[in-house]
Amino acid sequence: MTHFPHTDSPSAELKGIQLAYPKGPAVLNGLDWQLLPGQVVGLLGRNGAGKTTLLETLLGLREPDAGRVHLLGQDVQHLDDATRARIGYVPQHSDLFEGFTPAQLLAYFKSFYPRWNDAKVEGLMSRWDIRAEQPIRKLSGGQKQRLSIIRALAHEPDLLVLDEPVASLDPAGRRDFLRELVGEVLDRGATVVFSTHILSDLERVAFNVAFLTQGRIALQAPLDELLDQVCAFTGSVTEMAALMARLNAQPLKRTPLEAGRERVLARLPAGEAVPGGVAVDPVNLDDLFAELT
Ligand SMILES: Nc1ncnc2c1ncn2[C@@H]1O[C@H](COP(=O)(O)OP(=O)(O)OP(=O)(O)O)[C@@H](O)[C@H]1O
Repeated sequence: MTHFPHTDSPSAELKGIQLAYPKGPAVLNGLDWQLLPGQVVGLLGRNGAGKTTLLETLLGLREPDAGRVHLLGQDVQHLDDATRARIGYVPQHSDLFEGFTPAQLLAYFKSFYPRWNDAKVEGLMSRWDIRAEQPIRKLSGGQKQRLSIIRALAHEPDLLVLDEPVASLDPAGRRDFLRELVGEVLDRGATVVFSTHILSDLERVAFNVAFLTQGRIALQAPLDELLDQVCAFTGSVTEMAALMARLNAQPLKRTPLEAGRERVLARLPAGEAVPGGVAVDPVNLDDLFAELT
């Protein structure tokens, strides 16, 4: 896979985001987040962690109580039309017009965008088996979701935000969808962020994963790096403190055990191996999700 240099300015930058719903606790609590050109980021978090709230805040659809959001270098509340056209969004619940046919819907959206890739639309419509002239209300849930994705890919956004895009897709549909997302990044160095619960999908591609917990992004890194670098150590609290210092490791989660012992999930510096004689458990993505969200 081609890696784009991550030196460009961020496609999305959130700083100090604070957001609570009326009478509710903070959903986003001092959250900082950066998405760079050329990144495909899977946003992970438990039900109710605030993924939808975060993606809506990123897009300027919700105003935070504090903090600021910049998209493609502009304040999200003051995006000009040209910048707005560079952003694509697939919401969790389809906003398609049920009375339209796919052809009518796509023609309608095409009129808003300076860029529109007809060949891509035609290719995806035929590959994903969506008939252009059938009323949208007669499509299945998965077909509607595919149409929503086609609509968002058609104008070739530089920043594409998808909220649970694969929820009603079958495994073949999910594979195809992921291939398209990666294609977007490889072809154009776009930024793609999507929330998901389906961890196995993330393991297919060298995605970045971001863990949302307690109102913040607890960790974001390329998944393959995390799987190489994160391990679980068990020992007495003093042994663990000494070990973390010796390995220059970053503790991510400490779980107290009986008799003054603890389990520490920690990230080792790149290229650092665990010395012989130290008891260590490797972790997989399921473990990371369970421990970090
Ligand atoms: N419009 C709203 N008014 C009040 N509370 C809300 C509203 N929308 C969401 N919440 C609350 O905010 C929290 C975060 O919800 P959100 O939908 O952002 O989470 P999520 O991570 O997307 O969840 P899921 O994985 O279940 O889709 C939840 O506790 C939810 O009940």
